[in-house]
Amino acid sequence: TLYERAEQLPASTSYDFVIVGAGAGGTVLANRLSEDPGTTVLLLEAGPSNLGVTDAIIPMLPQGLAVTTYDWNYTTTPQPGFAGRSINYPRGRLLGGSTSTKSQTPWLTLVQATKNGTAMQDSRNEKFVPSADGHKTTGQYDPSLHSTTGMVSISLPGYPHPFDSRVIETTKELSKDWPFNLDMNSGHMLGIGWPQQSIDTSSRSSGATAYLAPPIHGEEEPARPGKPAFRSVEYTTADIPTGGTSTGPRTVVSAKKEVILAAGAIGTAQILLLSGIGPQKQLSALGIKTILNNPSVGANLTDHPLLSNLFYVNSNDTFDSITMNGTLAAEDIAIWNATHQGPLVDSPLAHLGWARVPSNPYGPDTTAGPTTPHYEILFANGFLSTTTPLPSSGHFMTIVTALTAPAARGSLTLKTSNPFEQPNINPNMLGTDYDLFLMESAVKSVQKIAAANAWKGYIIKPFEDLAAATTPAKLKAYIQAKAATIFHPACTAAMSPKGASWGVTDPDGIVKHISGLRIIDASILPVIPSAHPQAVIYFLGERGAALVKQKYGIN
Ligand SMILES: Cc1cc2nc3c(=O)[nH]c(=O)nc-3n(C[C@H](O)[C@H](O)[C@H](O)COP(=O)(O)OP(=O)(O)OC[C@H]3O[C@@H](n4cnc5c(N)ncnc54)[C@H](O)[C@@H]3O)c2cc1C
Repeated sequence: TLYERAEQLPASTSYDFVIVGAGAGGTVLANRLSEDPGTTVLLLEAGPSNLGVTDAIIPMLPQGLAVTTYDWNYTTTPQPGFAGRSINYPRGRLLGGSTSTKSQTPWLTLVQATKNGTAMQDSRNEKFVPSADGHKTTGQYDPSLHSTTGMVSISLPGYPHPFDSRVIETTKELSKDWPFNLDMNSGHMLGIGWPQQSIDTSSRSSGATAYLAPPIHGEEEPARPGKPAFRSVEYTTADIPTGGTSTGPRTVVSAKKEVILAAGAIGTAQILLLSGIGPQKQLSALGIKTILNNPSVGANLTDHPLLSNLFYVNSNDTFDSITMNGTLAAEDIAIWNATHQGPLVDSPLAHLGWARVPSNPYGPDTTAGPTTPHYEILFANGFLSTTTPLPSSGHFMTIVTALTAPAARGSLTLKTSNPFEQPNINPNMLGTDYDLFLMESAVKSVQKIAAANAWKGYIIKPFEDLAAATTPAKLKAYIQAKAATIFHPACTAAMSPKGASWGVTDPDGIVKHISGLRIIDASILPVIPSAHPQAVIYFLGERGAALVKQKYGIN
């Protein structure tokens, strides 16, 4: 049942589980734990419902949800690796969390974690469905690696385009560096292949559409002696501007079994710190009483830096026509509404590829092994950037480069004890020479791709900033001036082995030295995945739900 105002909630203020945050982790948990009709679950989400939010439904729209009421509108601290720039740091603030949001960046590629070359597709999570145009997908993925019975719909692009054949041609011409990869979810990620996207044939598939679509429908765990117990959550429904304070009514709800935090890498760390779980020095300085002194909370923030490499092209068949022309965009929306076909059925992302640097002069390798990448590239048939303003006319292509195994670690700390104030978010982007070296290598590889015969007669010239990157110093300046984020913050409440003196949770997500509190979201990843993290968090949700059910004997 969906309640949009606190007054609508039934009188009971006690539930078996109170889950905070309805993103990738929280939606899975809420769904799985409420499968048992005898278990009561309250899922608290700060943002509004996803229902009817067009930008959360249509895969490609000119306007994204970034910097809207559906976004937390965070900003980072000045980033030394970005020449001192602060950047926008979008995070979804609606049912589905960041799985429901979209900006003008590649969207929701489901690249799944693999181990020892064995694909780890989860039949509870993945549901492969036909593409929007129903085309034959032989040779575009390996169906034997995929499930068709799970919750999140995944499909291949459904609006083929001549641009695609140039990408495939590139894999033949540059087969040593960029071989064709039939299925990057096979355990061997390297190479270029077709994107598998969380799109339900022609509409987005999010945590909300997949796990909350059906209506959401014991014994109390005793507090362990000597451990502080966290059993209640306080919330307000007042609409509070960032940095404001709430004078509105506050409600306290309690969990008979567990409070489960799933507020994401930013939200969860902030809630822990505000609740007195974190570095004592930081908390005392802000007048917050320390319940558990744990310096690992907020440490280790990790993200994937991204750079949009732009080119002028000799074509008028790019998605720039939609992004620059409101009339055409309206026509395409009408086509999508009427037929669920047309250019809006896909994300802006045409293909993606993964690669390693052959060697690096900066010490230990940061990847999981020889089949995992240092960086990725994403092909887009149009102008795609969060740091360079969209020109008013012209046609473009973008080859995005993003680091998948950065060495830099950042931090999240509180500015004040006001829960409605943004925290200090420092992902420390490109904060090491090694990371800068990886990005430089990625851009050089893009320059090689752009010079290949496959793009002859199509690419006219690189866009101004990239064109100016002609010396090592200018390349560095270009990267530092234009890089941003691919929106994958993680690791702010990292798990560690049971009994370890560092880390925030045990491997089952239970917060160390605290009773009744568990975390299931991107914050508990010990290391950022060398992939897009959405699928990993869904799996974490499935695994977390199974562990909770096992512990309490829930069906
Ligand atoms: C613009 C954008 C594009 C992305 N593209 C991709 C992609 O292409 N592929 C991919 O794999 N991943 C992508 N990601 C990343 C992916 O969405 C996240 O890694 C994933 O959703 C993280 O799951 P989570 O459960 O940790 O957090 P989230 O999904 O962010 O969910 C956290 C939820 O908690 C809520 N919340 C936070 N604080 C509070 C509070 N105090 N009280 C109540 N509720 C709270 C938030 O509103 C949100 O709904 C993208 C992210 C963004 C923002």
